[in-house]
Amino acid sequence: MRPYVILNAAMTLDGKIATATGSSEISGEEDLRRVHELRRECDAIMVGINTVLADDPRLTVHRVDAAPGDNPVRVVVDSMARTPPHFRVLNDEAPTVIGVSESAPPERVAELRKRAEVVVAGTRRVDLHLLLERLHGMGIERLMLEGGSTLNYSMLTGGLVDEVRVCIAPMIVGGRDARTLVDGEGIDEMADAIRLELKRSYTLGEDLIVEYTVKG
Ligand SMILES: NC(=O)C1=CN([C@@H]2O[C@H](COP(=O)(O)OP(=O)(O)OC[C@H]3O[C@@H](n4cnc5c(N)ncnc54)[C@H](OP(=O)(O)O)[C@@H]3O)[C@@H](O)[C@H]2O)C=CC1
Ligand SMILES: Nc1nc(O)c(N)c(N[C@@H]2O[C@H](COP(=O)(O)O)[C@@H](O)[C@H]2O)n1
Repeated sequence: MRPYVILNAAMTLDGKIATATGSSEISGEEDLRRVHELRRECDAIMVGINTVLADDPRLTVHRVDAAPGDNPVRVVVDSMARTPPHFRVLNDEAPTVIGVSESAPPERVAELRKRAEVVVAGTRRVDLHLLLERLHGMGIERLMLEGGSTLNYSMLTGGLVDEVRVCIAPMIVGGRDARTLVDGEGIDEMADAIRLELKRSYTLGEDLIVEYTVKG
C-alpha cells in the first residue's frame, strides 16, 4: 500500500520550473494560496534533495490560516544524507522524514537522526516504492509531491503519481539548462508517454491552473 500522490508545481509557459541559475518564483499570490490549501489537506509533502539545496524551503502551511497540527510531515528524498542540518526543513515547525539509501555515510545519517526520522530504503539510490510503502505505514495517506524535475520523473515513471496539478504562469524564460516540469532520462517513444486525463482548468489571477489524473 502507498499514499495517494498529487504532483503539484508551477511552470512558465515554456515548461520551466526554475531558471538555470535556480530562480524559481513562478506562482502568483492566488496560486500560492491554492498550494498552501493543498498542503493543509495533505499528510505529507515530498521533495528531492536538490530542491532542498536550491531553495532551503520550509514546506509548511504558511500562506493561509493554519493551526500547528495542520503542517504535513516533510519528506526529503536524499540518498546520501546530504540535507544540511541547519536547513529549515529540519526546524521544529513540523516533523520531517529523510529517505536515505544504504550507501549514505553513517555519520551524516546519525546527525540527521537528531532532527528527523530517517528511513533507509534502497542500496544506492532511494527506492521510492519502498519509501512510499513505509510512509503509508506511518499513517501518510495523501502525499503532495513538490518536485523537483528529477524526482517528478522517477515518481511518474515508477507509476507512483495519481494526479498532476500545474500552475502555468504567463512567463517564458527559455534556457537549455533550465529545469522543466519533468526531466530525468526521458521516454524514447511517444507511444510510451505517460497518459493523463484533464479533469479541470481555471484561472487564478494571471495564472492558468490545469489538473489531470494519471491514467492507470
Ligand atoms: N516551480 C516549482 O514548482 C518547483 C521548482 N523546483 C526547482 O527544481 C529544482 C530542483 O530540481 P532537480 O534538480 O531536478 O532536483 P530534485 O529536487 O528532483 O532532486 C533530485 C535528487 O533527488 C535524489 N533522489 C534520490 N533518490 C531518487 C530517485 N529514486 N529518483 C529521483 N531522485 C532521487 C537524487 O539525489 P541523491 O542521489 O543525492 O539523493 C536526485 O539528484 C530547483 O531549482 C527548485 O527550485 C522544485 C520544486 C517545485
Ligand atoms: N507551487 C509552487 N510555485 C512556485 O512558484 C514555486 N517556486 C514552488 N516551489 C516549491 O515550494 C517550495 C518552497 O516552499 P516554502 O514556501 O519554503 O514552504 C520550493 O522548495 C518548491 O518545492 N512551488
